[in-house]
Amino acid sequence: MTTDASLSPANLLARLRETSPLVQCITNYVAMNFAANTLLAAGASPAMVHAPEESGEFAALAGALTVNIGTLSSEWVDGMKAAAQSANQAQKPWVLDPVAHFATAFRRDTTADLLKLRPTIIRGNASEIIALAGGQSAGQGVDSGDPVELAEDAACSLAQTQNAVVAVTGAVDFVTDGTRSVRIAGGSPLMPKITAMGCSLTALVGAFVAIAPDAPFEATIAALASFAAAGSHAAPNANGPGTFMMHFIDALYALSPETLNTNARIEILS
Ligand SMILES: Nc1ncnc2c1ncn2[C@@H]1O[C@H](COP(=O)(O)OP(=O)(O)O)[C@@H](O)[C@H]1O
Ligand SMILES: Cc1ncsc1CCOP(=O)(O)O
Ligand SMILES: [Mg+2]
Repeated sequence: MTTDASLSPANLLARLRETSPLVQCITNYVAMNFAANTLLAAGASPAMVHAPEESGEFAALAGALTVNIGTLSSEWVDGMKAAAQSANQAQKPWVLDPVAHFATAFRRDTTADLLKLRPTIIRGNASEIIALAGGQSAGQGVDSGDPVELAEDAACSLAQTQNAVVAVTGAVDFVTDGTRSVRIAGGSPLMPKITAMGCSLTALVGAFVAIAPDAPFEATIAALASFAAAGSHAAPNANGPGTFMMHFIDALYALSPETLNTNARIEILS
């Protein structure tokens, strides 16, 4: 991991709050509201813009783009491709969330096409990352059937073949750029009990990489560490998944760079 203090999670969070980056999110119907509220709570400015008539034009304006394939249709796929192409042309970073990409031919083909457009960062759960690297995963739908440890080698090989940062999330997250890698602990077992937690995290990765486009590895770590800290703070106040959702948004809003600095549980592996 870098020793550049300006790229620490705390400094990146402070910069995010100062600059409130505009983040274009092409995400699924399930996630749209929670992802937008997540970005607002963290201090970024979300815009859910997916129509092919405007997604490319918008991607050139936004600080970063995130693409999530959770609820696909042909029209949305056109919007995703136009946006990713435009982000590349404008040299804006973009993040891919390959939700259940292994489940159907439509998802597999779309994901293969999107990978050709060279995402800066790929964020998925363990089953998604194992399958993306060509392995056999236990996943069936949008939820992971595998532990993160089983996906770490897959993440490293995917990062190298795709020349991208890869984040695998779960009980302890793993982030690699193919050379450097870290684990991030924290959060709460209630997090996978709330739909769109992962999709919203992908949106937040977009916000961090918008303010640090030359440091996608550090930006990804900052986003995951922020989620872990907010999840840890929210859990003691929650009675179950419903109240956790509410407390999680409040905890993300209240998270200070100082608290993130003290609470981040980042293990540098290489
Ligand atoms: N058992 C767990 N304990 C703590 N945090 C978790 C746990 N499972 C998932 N998370 C957190 O929930 C968020 C979403 O991750 P995940 O559930 O893997 O994504 P997805 O919703 O795409 O399957 C991440 O911040 C991750 O660290
Ligand atoms: C339930 C569901 N169905 C299609 S997309 C989606 C949301 C998945 O959200 P996440 O990947 O964050 O759990
Ligand atoms: Mg997911």
